[in-house]
Amino acid sequence: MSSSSLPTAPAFTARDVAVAYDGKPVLRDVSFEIARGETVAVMGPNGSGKSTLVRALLGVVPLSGGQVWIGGTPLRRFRDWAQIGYVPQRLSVGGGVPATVREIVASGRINRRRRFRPLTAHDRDAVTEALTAVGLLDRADDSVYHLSGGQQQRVLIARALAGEPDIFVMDEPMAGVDAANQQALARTIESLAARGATILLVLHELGPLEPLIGRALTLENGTLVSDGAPQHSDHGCCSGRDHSRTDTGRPPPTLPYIEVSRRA
Ligand SMILES: Nc1ncnc2c1ncn2[C@@H]1O[C@H](COP(=O)(O)OP(=O)(O)OP(=O)(O)O)[C@@H](O)[C@H]1O
Repeated sequence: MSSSSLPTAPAFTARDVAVAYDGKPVLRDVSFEIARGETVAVMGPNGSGKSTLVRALLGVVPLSGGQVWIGGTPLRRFRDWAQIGYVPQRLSVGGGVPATVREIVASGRINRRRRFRPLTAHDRDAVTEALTAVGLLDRADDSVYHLSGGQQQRVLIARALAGEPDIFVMDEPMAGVDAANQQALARTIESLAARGATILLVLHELGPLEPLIGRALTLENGTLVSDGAPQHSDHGCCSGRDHSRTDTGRPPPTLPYIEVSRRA
């Protein structure tokens, strides 16, 4: 366990967290703890502040109020980023610089490696294992720009896996991923949970992750309106609250197959 976190401290503690963009509040008075080893979903309607919350927990956006601790260390003093695997909502490989799938995934090792040293055998094994887990080993040498949106999403997940972190923060990891690969990713996430990882996921619906999610933090208009078991509809499907993108009153069993091109 790293020197900058306490083994028994919660993975995340948020107390009265507030965030404002350009002076406009988007999160208010959000407080919760996530214990080590928990798997927790952040749910809520579009624009309710889900991504902002996970970004605030990682210091990607500044707090306008309140405090965050990671593993018991105040966020401003937290340095052990190798502990954390962050899967953002979309890939940004600055400026259209050509990068292969393998290079992007290997960048997930950056906090584990000694500076300016070549990849070790263990680094290479971790990258191969991560690519295998997301089913992209055969695309390892392709440019990420030649992948579909859903495949790029899987590259981001592989990058986080390659870093072998204890804590995963995934912002809509299933978005744009086809149903078969959602099932495969759900199995990967399940095995991470089984080996004791802490997993915080922004989700629009539980879909194939339903059996894994015992707790959902539900946001509405930037405030935490519920923290507990995800709500089950009469149809047996699960969601946080009324955040479905469908107009049928209940979410579909899996996300639709949307291959949104993110090519440069
Ligand atoms: N960088 C930004 N600058 C200004 N406003 C922002 C920025 N990012 C998000 N917002 C606004 O903050 C609010 C919360 O956005 P956020 O992306 O956190 O919501 P969300 O619940 O994750 O939404 P979605 O489900 O659509 O991804 C929205 O009103 C959004 O327009």
